[in-house]
Amino acid sequence: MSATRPLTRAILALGSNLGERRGTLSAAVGDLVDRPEVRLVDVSPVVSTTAVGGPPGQPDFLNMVIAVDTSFDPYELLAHCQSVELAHHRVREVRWAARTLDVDVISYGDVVSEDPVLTLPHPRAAQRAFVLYPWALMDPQAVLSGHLVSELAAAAPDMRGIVHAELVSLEPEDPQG
Ligand SMILES: Nc1ncnc2c1ncn2[C@@H]1O[C@H](COP(=O)(O)OP(=O)(O)OP(=O)(O)O)[C@@H](O)[C@H]1O
Ligand SMILES: Nc1nc2c(c(=O)[nH]1)N=C(CO)CN2
Repeated sequence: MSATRPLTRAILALGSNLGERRGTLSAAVGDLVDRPEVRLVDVSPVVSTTAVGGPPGQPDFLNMVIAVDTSFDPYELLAHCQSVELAHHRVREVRWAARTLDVDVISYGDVVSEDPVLTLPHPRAAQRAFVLYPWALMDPQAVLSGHLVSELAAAAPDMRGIVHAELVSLEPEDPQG
């Protein structure tokens, strides 16, 4: 009965670079918090980011993070995130290939784990401006593994590929990306 467990603060990162990206992100946030075990605490701005890794020539991503308080344990939270990815037609084929939706668990309280099924904090988050920058906009005091998230963002190699939130067009998107 996970609904009776104490709540733990978790950070989830969302990304989309296929289809109607903005609509996918907002529907996914709704799906992620549409459970009694998950309460939405905070939402970052949406940022446009150059794809990091994967096949060349991918469309840009829209990325954002949310903070939730959850009574799920870490593995239940991962399974929930993966079910939301599946609901948005995510298909895992090529590593880091374009995707309609990616949801990663960035941190779960202060839990540290090397388990490859769920590594906490997320093993690549501290180098990813596409995670760190929207997180720092949402919470300028946020800390990851003892470092200020805003400082990690400034040092991240992909910081140059990020367009500030206000500059992301508010026009409806062409779903071809
Ligand atoms: N913190 C984490 N958040 C999400 N998945 C994780 C985490 N740690 C380990 N994993 C594992 O990574 C596997 C691959 O995840 P996924 O397909 O989302 O990777 P990716 O988004 O392509 O790349 P990356 O892991 O670099 O973000 C998942 O099946 C999951 O078990
Ligand atoms: N800009 C950007 N690049 C990525 C992203 C992402 O969300 N945004 N996700 C990846 C795998 O999780 C790999 N590369």
